[in-house]
This record gives sequence, C-alpha cells and structure tokens, in this order.
Amino acid sequence: MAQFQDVSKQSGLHPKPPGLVLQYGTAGFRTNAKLLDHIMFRMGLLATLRSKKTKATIGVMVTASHNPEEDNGVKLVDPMGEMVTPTWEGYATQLANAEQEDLLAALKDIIEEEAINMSQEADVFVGKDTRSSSASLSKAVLDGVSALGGRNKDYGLVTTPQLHYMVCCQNTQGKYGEATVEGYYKKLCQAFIQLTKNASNCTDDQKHLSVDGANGIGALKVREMESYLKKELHISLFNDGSAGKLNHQCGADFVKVQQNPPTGINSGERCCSFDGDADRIVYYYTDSEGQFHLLDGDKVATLISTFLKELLTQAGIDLEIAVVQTAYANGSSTNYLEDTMKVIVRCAKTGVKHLHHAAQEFDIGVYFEANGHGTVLFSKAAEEKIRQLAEDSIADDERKRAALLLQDTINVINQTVGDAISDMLLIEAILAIRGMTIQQWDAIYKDLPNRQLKVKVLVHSLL
Ligand SMILES: CC(=O)N[C@H]1[C@@H](OP(=O)(O)O)O[C@H](CO)[C@@H](O)[C@@H]1O
Repeated sequence: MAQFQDVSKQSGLHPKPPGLVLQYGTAGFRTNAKLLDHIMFRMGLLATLRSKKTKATIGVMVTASHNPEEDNGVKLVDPMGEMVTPTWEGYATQLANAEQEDLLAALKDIIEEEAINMSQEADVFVGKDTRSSSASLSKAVLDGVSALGGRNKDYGLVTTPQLHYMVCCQNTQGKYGEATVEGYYKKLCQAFIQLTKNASNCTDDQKHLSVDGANGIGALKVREMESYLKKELHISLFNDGSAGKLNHQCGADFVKVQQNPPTGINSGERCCSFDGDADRIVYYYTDSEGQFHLLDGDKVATLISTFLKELLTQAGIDLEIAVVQTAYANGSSTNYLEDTMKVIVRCAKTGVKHLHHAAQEFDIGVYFEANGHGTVLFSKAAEEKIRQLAEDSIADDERKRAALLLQDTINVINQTVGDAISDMLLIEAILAIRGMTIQQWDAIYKDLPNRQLKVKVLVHSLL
C-alpha cells in the first residue's frame, strides 16, 4: 500500500538506534533528547492510528516537563483531552522498541489488533515546549503523521494543558471552548474577572502575585495572557526564559524538593512556581522571620474543595464532592478534609491519569498530587444542575449568587488535565473572594511531620 511505502521511506530518515529500549512511563516517553527522534516519528504514526480508531482528533505534546533542558519527551492526548489509555500506552512501547526492520510489522499488528479502518481520516494536533530540541522533534512527529496520510495542526509553542484543551475543544465541536490560544485566554480570563467582580474586600496589594515561570513555556503564556486579565490580577513574572536555563534552580519541582524559593524571585507576599510545561503549580511565601512556607497540591486541594463545598451549601445543591490524593499527600491534609470538612477522600496511584479517573466517579472531583498537578472535574449532571439554578428566576439572591460563582468556577478551570495557569486563576479568585491572605490559607490546617506517609506508601504499593 502507498501509505506503508511512505512509512518505510520516512522512517529511514528517523532511524532507531539498534538495541535501544524505552518505556512509556507515567506521562509518556522521557529521556535525553538525542535519543528521541525515532520515538517522535513513531508517536506521530501512533497518534494517526489512534485518531483513525477513535474518529477524533488526538494530541501529541513534545515536552519533558520538569526535567532538565537536555531531556525531552512526548505525551499523547486522547479525544476528551485526557491521557491516552493503558492499552495504547502498551502499543506506544511496542512501536517505540521495534527495530528498524520490524517497524512495519509492529504497525500492522496494532492495525489488526484494533481493527483500524485505514481509509478513515485522521487529525493530530501537535504542540511543543521551549526546549531547543523541541523544534526538530516536533517536526519528526509531523513527519510520522503525514507518512500515514494524517492531517495535522501544529500549535507550535503551547503549554501541555493548552494542547489538552485544544483537543477537547475540537472533539466537542467547540462546546468546551474555541480551539485557539486566544479562545483559551478569553474563556479563562472572562470567568476569572466574573468571579472576582464582587470581591469587594480585595485591595490592590492582594491583587499582586509573583510568578516563577521556570524559564519555560508557562512564562511565555502568562505574558500572552496578561492583557486578557484587564489588570484584575497584577503579575510580576520571574524566570521568564530571557536569561536563565529551563527548570534550573527554579520551577515547581525545584521549590517543592528544596523547600526554598527559586533563584531570582523576590519572595514577596504571595508567590507561585510553574514547572517546565506548566501543568503543575505550587505556592509559597517567606514570613517576617525569613521562614519559607510551601503551599503544595494538598493545600491547593483543601482551598478549592472548601470553597466549592461552601458554595454548594449556599446554593442548596446536593452534589457529592470528593478529593483524590496520592500516597504522597500529607496525612494532616487527609485528616482535615475527612474529619473537619467532611469531604470524601480517595487515594489513587501516582500519575494524573489515575487521579483523573478516580475523580470522574463523583459529581465534583477535586484531584491534586502533592507536587502540584491537579484540577477539578464536574460531571455533566453537576454542570447541568448548577446551570439550571443560575438561570432560575425564582431562586433567592444568595442561592443564585452561589450558583453563578459555581458556574464561573467551571469556566475558569481546565478540566482536561492539571493546568498551572487555570489553577492559578482559580486560586487567586478564591483568595480574592474570601479576602484571604496566603498566611491565612496556610493556616487552614497545620502540616504535621509526614509520619503517615511511609505507612500509606507501603499499603499503596501492596494494592
Ligand atoms: C501527566 C502526568 O501523569 N504527570 C506525572 C509526571 O509529572 P510531569 O510533570 O509530567 O513530569 O510525573 C510525576 C512524578 O512521577 C507525576 O506525579 C505526574 O502525575
């Protein structure tokens, strides 16, 4: 077949180093960028097959997230913007490790196994982070897509969550939003402005946030977004990529692991750090005695779930809300959520896909890993209930106001995957609405030395 001739020809331009074996890990392939050209080409092929199989647009993001600049990697995005399914992760590993002469056979195995109709059209969205290797590696993905006759849309430099968002918008025919970066900024920022409109006790000082962009794509995108915020949030951007190296002495992983502010940040009142592809966020501040305080994913989940629970009560809407954590969560956050907030808490395996699926089982699922990956999922039924009340002309003012705030919360959140930018906007809105300082947020519960962690990890590893 002509299609396979193209694959044979093109794959010769992206040869696999003989004997090299790589695994599709927690969030895709990841290693030194020099070893990834053939992987990218092959993931272009696989995404095209996945698109034919699902009859939907698939995403391919070239990034190694919080890893050093020299590394790179690839994440595959399924039709609703979620991570690709485990079966297809297996195919990704098979295809990645087939020796050059076995590539066509490996491809045909997948086609046969999944009964893929090769005459079906295919569409693949491609994005990349700011690494110097990302340009040629994303070109290799595009070569893979065209070798199997797929169409592509190259979004160029975008954050990982932005690419997930585009895929979801495309596959919901625009119902989730417009599949452009402008559409993304407009949707999120309009919801943020709506949310904070009535935050009367918010002073100008409280509107100020220092953002560490990890010298990566998140920094570029925050800059792009600023004009859409209409000065409702004043951002001082540090580590914007103009001087420092990606993820070096900065970014969410550095801050979390070192328990220190990143280089370059003037650790003002309220700071946050993104990681290299902007799908994680952590907050922090330094107190008057020079003591550093980290507010990680556990604290974020508590802030958001408390806010949502109160709004549900005010709105008089009966919806089940749960928080999904991993075994790395601080035990005191779990205790606070269960005992004080009376919120359901579930523990999932590390990796966004596991938390995401666990969160989908509830009307409202708030999921966060301690390292700062997370978002909120609303079921269709929950969204509908909230929408109905927000439009109900006989509801009293307080109930209606709560429903409207819930509706804006739905719009400010990127429900496809953890998103540093959208999480930041939601957190900033909650703090503004409550007139809450970062110190007050930090004091919601007190972190205890994480004595429960070892037990939880042990139990978890036995499951
Ligand atoms: C999308 C995804 O699954 N990301 C994973 C992955 O993070 P990255 O920021 O994508 O490198 O590795 C983390 C550590 O294992 C894990 O906590 C997280 O869930």
